[in-house]
Parts: sequence; structure tokens; C-alpha cells
Amino acid sequence: MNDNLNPSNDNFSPEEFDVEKKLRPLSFDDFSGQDQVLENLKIFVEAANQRNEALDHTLFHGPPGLGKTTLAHILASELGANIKVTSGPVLDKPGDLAGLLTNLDERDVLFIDEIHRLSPIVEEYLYSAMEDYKIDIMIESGPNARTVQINLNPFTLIGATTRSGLLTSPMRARFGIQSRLQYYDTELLTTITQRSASILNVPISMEAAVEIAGRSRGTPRISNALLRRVRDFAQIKGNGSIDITIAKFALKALNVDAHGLDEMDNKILMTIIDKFKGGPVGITTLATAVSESAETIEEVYEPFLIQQGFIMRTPRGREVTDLAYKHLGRVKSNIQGGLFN
Ligand SMILES: Nc1ncnc2c1ncn2[C@@H]1O[C@H](COP(=O)(O)OP(=O)(O)OP(=O)(O)O)[C@@H](O)[C@H]1O
Ligand SMILES: [Mg+2]
Repeated sequence: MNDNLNPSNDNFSPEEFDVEKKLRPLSFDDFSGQDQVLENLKIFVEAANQRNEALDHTLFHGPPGLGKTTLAHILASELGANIKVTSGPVLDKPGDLAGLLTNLDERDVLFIDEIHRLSPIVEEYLYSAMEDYKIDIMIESGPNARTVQINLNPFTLIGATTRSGLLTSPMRARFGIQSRLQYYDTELLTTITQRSASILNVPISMEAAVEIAGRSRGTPRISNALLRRVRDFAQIKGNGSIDITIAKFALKALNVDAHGLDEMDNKILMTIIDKFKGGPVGITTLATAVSESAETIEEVYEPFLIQQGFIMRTPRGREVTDLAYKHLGRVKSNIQGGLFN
């Protein structure tokens, strides 16, 4: 599979980065889907705006490409505040964090991506900043070294993670607002694809938008990536506009699965069928067999496979469904007790 279609791929070329920026919704009104999450956020933002207070610390979790970073930027903009962006692995000492925190104006947003990857010492340093808007900083050095406590402006920390299971409970408890983002259905992804096509100035038929949406693994980032690639085909092999014929042709050339499943999705299904007779198989055994971490399978791959009805979680482990056999063109063996269907 093309690397840019990988749900967790954020390494765009400079040109693609620009396109990506153009496509990113900038306000609540631009953002489609996640209705319940959005409805709540609108209320919290409006209330914070009315009271002229900082919004409560907010955590977004869920699989890659569903809009966590986008929502962090939207929140800052709806709060009329600045946003400073950093990420867990970048902050390796409290000093890095202190620099960011002391530069925040009242009600500003500090966005920490991959917040599950903060080092324990930085994480602990964050606790008092989040709770009391206070931090200790070290001044001078050598024999005169001492710490002083300084007050921060009230700010909002927005954390994002694909691996909420790896967050420590004290960290999680400090987020007053916690939202889990869900996969998008084809209808929503169709709307998003049409919106993106209009921003990119490329005509697209309804049928073609539905086709792209249906193969996007429930993920707007993938819809946008597919749209960009299909646009290339339309430009070179067609007349520049995207109809169903060119969309199907391009998606076939791109090797995109009819359900939008990626290589790892299919590998997981195939491994359960071929090596574990369809399951049930424990998550750690499965993880070893596909050479991926158990956490990544649980947080990135499995939710979509379950949502689409390819896998079931049972008390004894993961089991593939008849739909998975059908999808992969495999025949279910009778030994499992299942009949052909
Ligand atoms: N609801 C939406 N409506 C329209 N476009 C969206 C929506 N959500 C996400 N997108 C598009 O998908 C892209 C990916 O979203 P975003 O970067 O916010 O995902 P993420 O959840 O932060 O992913 P990751 O976990 O990989 O950081 C965005 O650039 C945006 O263009
Ligand atoms: Mg992100």
C-alpha cells in the first residue's frame, strides 16, 4: 500500500503538507461528524468564553487521522486564543516544558500530541501546572541554585493520543474534558471528500465521492489522501474531473481494498484464519504472529476491524467472522464446527 495512505502517516512532502493544511477544517462549522463530541465542546467553549475563563484541560483520543489535531486547532480558534504545539517525545526535560508554559498568555492553548509518550519526570512536572497553574523553576546554578515557584496564566492543555490505554491514571484524571473520536461512516466521508474536492477545485461526481469514501477505512485523512491520488489520475489519464470510471480505475491502480482495509488489517485477518484456524487467539500471540505491538493492534487496527464486523472480541480472544472469510475469498473449514455459508 502507498505509504501516504497509511492511517498513521504524517510525513507529507512539502507540497502535500500545504494541501493538507488547506483541507483542514478551521471552525466548528467546517468540521463534519463526531456530533456528540462537537455538541459538547461547543457548550464548553461557549461557557468558558462567557466567563472569560480558560477552557478545562481536554483530552482527545482515538485512532489516527480522525481529527484530534484538527479539533485542537479549532478549539483554540473558537476560544479566540493562541495555540502552541508540541509533542510528548520532544519534551525530554522539565525545562523544555517550563519555557512553553511561561510563555502562554491567559486562556492560551498548549497542545501536546502523543501525550502518552511524555517522560515520567516531565509528566509529573505538568501536574501542578495543570492543577494550580503553578510551576517550580530552578534559578541560578552551583551553590546559589534554588527553586522558586511561579504562577502561570490560566491556560488549557489539550492532549491527543492514539493510545489512551498507555496514559497514567493521574494524568488522565487531570483532564476535565475527555472525548473519544469514532470512525466516520461513508456518508460523512462522502461529504468530507466533496468539501475537499471543492477546496482543491476539482470537479467530482457524487458516485465517485461515495466510492472514495467507502474505501477510506472510516478515516478522513485517508479520504483526502485518496482524493489527491485520484485527482492525479484524472488529470493525466482523464479530463481533469473525477467520475466513477476514473475513480475506480485509480483506486484499482492504487491497490486499495474494496473496504479500504490496509495491509496490516488484511494481515491480521489472514493470520487469524491461516495460523489460528479463525481464532479465538489471544492478543499477544496474535501480535507476535504479525510482528506488531499488542497495543497498536488494540488501539489502531482492531477497532476498525470490529466496527466493520470482520473480528469479534470474545473472552477467549479474537475471532474472525464469516465476513472476513468472504472478504479474503477463503473457505471456512468444517473442523471449526462452522458450516459453509
Ligand atoms: N471531521 C472532519 N472533517 C473534515 N476533514 C477532517 C475531519 N477530521 C479530519 N479531517 C482531515 O483529516 C486530516 C487528519 O486529521 P488530524 O490530523 O486532525 O487527525 P489526528 O486524529 O490528529 O491523527 P493522528 O493521530 O495521526 O495525529 C486533517 O488534516 C483534515 O484535513
Ligand atoms: Mg494528530
